[in-house]
Amino acid sequence: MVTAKVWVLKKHFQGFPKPSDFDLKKIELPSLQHGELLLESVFLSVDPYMRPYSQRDMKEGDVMIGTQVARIVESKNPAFAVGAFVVANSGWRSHFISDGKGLHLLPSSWPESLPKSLALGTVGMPGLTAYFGLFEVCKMKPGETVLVNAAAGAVGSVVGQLAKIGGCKVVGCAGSDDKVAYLKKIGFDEAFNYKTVTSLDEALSKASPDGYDCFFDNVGGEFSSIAINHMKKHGRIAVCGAISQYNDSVPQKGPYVQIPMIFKELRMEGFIVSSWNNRREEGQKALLKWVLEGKVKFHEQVTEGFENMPAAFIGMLRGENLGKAVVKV
Ligand SMILES: NC(=O)C1=CN([C@@H]2O[C@H](COP(=O)(O)OP(=O)(O)OC[C@H]3O[C@@H](n4cnc5c(N)ncnc54)[C@H](OP(=O)(O)O)[C@@H]3O)[C@@H](O)[C@H]2O)C=CC1
Ligand SMILES: CCCCC/C=C\CC(=O)/C=C/C=C/C=C/[C@@H](O)CCCC(=O)O
Repeated sequence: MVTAKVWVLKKHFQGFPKPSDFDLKKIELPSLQHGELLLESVFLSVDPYMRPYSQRDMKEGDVMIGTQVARIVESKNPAFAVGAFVVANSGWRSHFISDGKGLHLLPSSWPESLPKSLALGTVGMPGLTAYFGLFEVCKMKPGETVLVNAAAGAVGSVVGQLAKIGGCKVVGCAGSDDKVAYLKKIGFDEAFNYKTVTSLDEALSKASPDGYDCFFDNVGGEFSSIAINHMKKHGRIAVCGAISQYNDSVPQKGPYVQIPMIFKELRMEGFIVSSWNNRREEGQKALLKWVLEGKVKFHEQVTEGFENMPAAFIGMLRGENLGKAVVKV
């Protein structure tokens, strides 16, 4: 008999999530039926979407949503061998039983030297978000100027590096001087701390006096309202996330986008990475290749211990992560 630890949503978040909104429980797992496998989480992901999606999709008492890299410890399913690693979407659980549906085996070409946690970050969902958002939504072209916010995070750090690979000038902003230094180190042409600049308008003009062709928006809110005025004619905005708004109890008011969109003939498109699930393999293969060639660098903010899942999640929402926030069990 295996006892799984799980984190449940005790109380729907009101404003910023608090440790007391979560409860750690124990569940006895039954023995395996034919076709099933037992897995143990090795790394778990904490992601911004958990905040708005919990509100929309979960009820109090549900196990927190989320993905993990997990090791198969027992298998009664011939398609999955004991010892193999998969990416699963099984929520905040230390152990779980699966029938194999929806599990993604780590690519067979995954090198021993590479942390398996990258399958939750640069070579996983966030990296794929950068890949499809930049190439398919922004339709970035060589020679263009790309702006990205939350640039030192899981998605943003990949966006900037892919834009450099694609022959663009890249401007990023982030919420600390250490993050800004990191952006310069990984090849961003310009970077600034949006929390300390005296004027966002001036910082955006200074970083690219001619404006921006592409804006990969992870943040929304005030930053985006200002950035839209810095777009070039026929610019493209990929609306990827709106983390500045996820914890709002009262929706923010405009400014509204219509006037700059008309004057500059902009295209603005929201997207969800799972729309490209049918091209997941292509994206992962490209990202893995660039990582192995050293063209895409990565950093991970690793929190130790399953018991620290809520702290890691809250820390990520507060901006305490450089690169991808993960929990190592
Ligand atoms: N559309 C899609 O399919 C997907 C969308 N996303 C979205 O992409 C965005 C980035 O996700 P991800 O890379 O995983 O997360 P990150 O690794 O970037 O972590 C979140 C970061 O957001 C920044 N942040 C937090 N609050 C604010 C705020 N009020 N204003 C500005 N920045 C803030 C912090 O960085 P800082 O120190 O710079 O403030 C923090 O580190 C999110 O909005 C997420 O929802 C992610 C995956 C898929
Ligand atoms: C309800 C309001 C929504 C507002 C926008 C919120 C968030 C955008 C965002 O961050 C979306 C992220 C989507 C992630 C999807 C992940 C799953 O498909 C799990 C993927 C598992 C994997 O294959 O790695």
